[in-house]
Amino acid sequence: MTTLYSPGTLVYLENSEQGWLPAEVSSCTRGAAGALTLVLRDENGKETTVTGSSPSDLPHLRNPPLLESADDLATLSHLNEPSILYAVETRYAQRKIYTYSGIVLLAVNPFEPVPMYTPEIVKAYIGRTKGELEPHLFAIAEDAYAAMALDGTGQTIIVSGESGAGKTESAKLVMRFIAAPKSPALNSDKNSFVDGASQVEQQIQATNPILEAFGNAKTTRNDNSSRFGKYIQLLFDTNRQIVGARVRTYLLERSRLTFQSQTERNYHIFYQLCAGLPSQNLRELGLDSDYSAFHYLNQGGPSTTELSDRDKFHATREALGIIGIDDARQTSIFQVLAALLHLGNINVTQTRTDAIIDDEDPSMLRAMEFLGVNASEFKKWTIKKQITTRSEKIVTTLTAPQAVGVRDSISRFVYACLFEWLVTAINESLTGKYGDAATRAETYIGVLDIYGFEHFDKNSFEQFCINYANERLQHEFNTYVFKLAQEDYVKEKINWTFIDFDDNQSAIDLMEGKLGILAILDEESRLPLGSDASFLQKLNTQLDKPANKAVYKMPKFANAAFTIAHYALDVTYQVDGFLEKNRDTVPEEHLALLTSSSNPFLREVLDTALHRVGGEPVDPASPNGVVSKIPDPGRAGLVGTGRGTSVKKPTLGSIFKSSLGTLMDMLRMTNVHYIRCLKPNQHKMAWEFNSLQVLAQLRASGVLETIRISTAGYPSRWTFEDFARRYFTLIPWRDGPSLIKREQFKRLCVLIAQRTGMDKTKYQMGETKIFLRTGVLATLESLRSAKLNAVLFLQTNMRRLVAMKRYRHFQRSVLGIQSHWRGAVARKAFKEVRQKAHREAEAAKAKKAAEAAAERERKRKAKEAASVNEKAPSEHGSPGKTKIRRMFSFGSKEKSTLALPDQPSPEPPLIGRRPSRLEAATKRLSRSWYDSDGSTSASAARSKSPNHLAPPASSLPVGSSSSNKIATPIYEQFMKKPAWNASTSLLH
Ligand SMILES: Nc1ncnc2c1ncn2[C@@H]1O[C@H](COP(=O)(O)OP(=O)(O)OP(=O)(O)O)[C@@H](O)[C@H]1O
Repeated sequence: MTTLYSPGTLVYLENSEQGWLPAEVSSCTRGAAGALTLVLRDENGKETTVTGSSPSDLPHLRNPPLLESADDLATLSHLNEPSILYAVETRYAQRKIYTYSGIVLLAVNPFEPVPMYTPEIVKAYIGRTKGELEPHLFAIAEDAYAAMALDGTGQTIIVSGESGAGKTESAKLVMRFIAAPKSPALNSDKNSFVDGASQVEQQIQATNPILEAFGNAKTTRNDNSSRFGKYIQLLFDTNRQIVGARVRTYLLERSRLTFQSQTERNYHIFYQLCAGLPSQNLRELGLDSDYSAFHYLNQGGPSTTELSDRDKFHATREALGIIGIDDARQTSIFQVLAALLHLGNINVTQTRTDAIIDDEDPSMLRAMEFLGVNASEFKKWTIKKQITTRSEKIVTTLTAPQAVGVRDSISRFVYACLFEWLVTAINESLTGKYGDAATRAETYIGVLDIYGFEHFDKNSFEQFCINYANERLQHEFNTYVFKLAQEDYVKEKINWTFIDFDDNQSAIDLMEGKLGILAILDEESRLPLGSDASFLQKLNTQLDKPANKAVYKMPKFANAAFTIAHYALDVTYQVDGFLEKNRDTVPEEHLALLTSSSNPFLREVLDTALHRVGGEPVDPASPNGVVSKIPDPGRAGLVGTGRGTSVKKPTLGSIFKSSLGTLMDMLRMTNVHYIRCLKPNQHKMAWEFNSLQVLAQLRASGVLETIRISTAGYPSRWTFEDFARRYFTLIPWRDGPSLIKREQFKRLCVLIAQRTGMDKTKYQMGETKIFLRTGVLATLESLRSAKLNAVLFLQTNMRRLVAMKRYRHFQRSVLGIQSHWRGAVARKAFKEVRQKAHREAEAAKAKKAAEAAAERERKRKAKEAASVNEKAPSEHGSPGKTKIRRMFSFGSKEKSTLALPDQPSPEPPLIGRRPSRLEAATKRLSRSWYDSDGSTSASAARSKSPNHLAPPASSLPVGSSSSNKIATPIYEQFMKKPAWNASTSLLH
């Protein structure tokens, strides 16, 4: 353990504000009893001392930097809470909102539009396997599609998370991706996702505004919060072509219809109706654009914006039209909605003991007119109650609050029925009236958008149901993850003792068991005198036993409450209102009134919701007598399916339990894919990450629980090839590359394990993979980076040495060439000057001689003339004259010889002559340069490089002042020329 915490080791320190802080071990000492004392320094330089003898007492280890922001948390070597949190946070800071955690995709809400769903990105993910590209919703959707296309197995994508985490947005994106035709063979317009929505996609999209208008509301946590769970099944035929879809909904929050807290609102549709309906229609329905006159709307906060309600109303109407609900039907829907608003305004007063409603109460009259129900009968059964005993029927009066309770329960019931009817209408549009698509469908991909685990200051029946659903989903998840892990061990034939993981079965048993909370609640709800207090008393008597010690607790400081230890955390539920909410069914007398209404639309709504045709019950699984191969994810009725109205009414809890059971059965038949949405802060601020809040969600979403399961086995598993290629550097050089070349990866893995001294209990060799226990990978990574650092150090210095040597050699050569060239140029210039001077001197000398000869001639002629004059008769035949003439002609010959100047001797031709020393040196240098560069043809290299030699002599100034200055072009070329290819590693 000391080695794990050696100085310099990176760890995490627990911090009350940020959850965890990165820190470094600055010293580690072992005490006498074996306990370690660590001094840790955090990022702010603050030192903390920690002492402990077991790993659980000591700080969590940090992963090596390479793994710290890994896109799959399952690859982290140290799988612990802070590592997971740190990885998610780091990636979010890098604007990467998606991260894999094994089979789960974590999606952190960006709270602003991100360019991650563009047509290019959609195209990129089509046909790619998970892990090929960055983590993304589309990768999960494509994975599900590929698995379904392969063997026709049904697929389910479960999208969960707390309110406002982004479930609905994610589910919509996933469905859009799946609804797009993928295979060109199936659809010639393979880009239809990108270029425009397909018809089925349009229909599916049309369901969103409808379900959102009737099932979503503004809450403190989300302005558009879905108040129900939904499962949308996209149906495919044998060609894997989408033929339709089916929607199932779960547990609509009914209480919202009659009560909202000040910061929240009722369902959007009521505000849309008041804002969007023309004033004439509003008058006809007794409504007003100022909805504050209605009790069901004025308890909550203001609308987000009037304009958006009006706009959305038009979108809702348009969508209703797309799914086949014409204007007349739409008017009927609005009439029922108006009736509910008027119901809420019925004035119930109180005499000393009894409730009173005025016969002429305008709200009651209007509501009954729209509902087609007799007003006096309605009034009677709102302020009175009939109890049927074995022998007689007793009618008693109700108090005003009780009468208001009855009034509100009728409103909630009618609204829930209307919602159910809408879902049926949507399904008819998506599958065809007679369930055409459902019969043709061979397989499916379902998307479950379900509320995440909830834990508030005050938790009631709704939270109990939601957390019960999450407990069951978590159980399925654990089983699936664990099963997958174990299947891999079996497939790879490693030694593995199957362990029974301590899962959440006991919490589930506590909630749904024969003598569990739901059973006791139902029993109490059916008793005429049952109350919340008696329910709690029974709970404590029956459940507060040693067998349930771990999951059921009686809180010390709350009287009317009980605590359940959920897999995520302990939640205390206030029993106040449990019975009323669980019963939430209308009195039988009211049910009879409603089902015999004179309003045919209302009768149809109720028949649909109660799964009856013309008052007779039908099988909810195949309401049209249609039998589909596709399993139905739950279609439980709102009330029983018995004959007439005298049926035993199931409670809300039992309805929920039964639909959840059907859903779980279906999930077990499918391949499940998980998307866990995380809300990074409560203020809906873009890119703000609150570590503590995310940590709580990671715990609640079961991500950390999965990690606990994983760490029980071999969380890291690598194929032999991947492992060998990454870690072969840890063994002597002679073995690694040769075994890789021969593809003996398994042998290489064994060698790596032996030579690095891996503890034999910490790894196992499978058939194709090596399985590693938690922490092993981190050790290998640190060994690898130490070795790589040493190699890099050597490489750096070697490269430096070689580069320096070559540079100096080159510098010397360049200087030599330059000085030689300068000398040659100077000599040539000097020679020319000298030759010119010589020629001038010769010319002057010749000129002087010619002048002298001319003078002599002149003088001779003068002399001759003088002597002729003296001896005129003897001019011819005189022997003296002949001699003189001969002498003269000799003199002219001499003169012509002297007049020819000296010619400079021409340079010998270069070809065929031996090169000078200078030329030879230049040639040598250039050859050495290109040879050292690795070029095989010096001449080719020369022709490529215009500056391979010093500039021509003519361009060099004679006597250049810097004789030791390297000619710039060559120097630059040298400097530009990479002496070594930087990417070339000595390792490879
Ligand atoms: N991928 C995303 N990109 C941009 N914004 C998003 C994304 N996902 C969610 N959001 C934002 O977060 C808000 C809440 O998302 P959404 O309604 O999907 O939450 P939810 O988990 O379904 O909540 P609830 O359970 O209350 O219905 C959206 O209105 C949207 O503004």
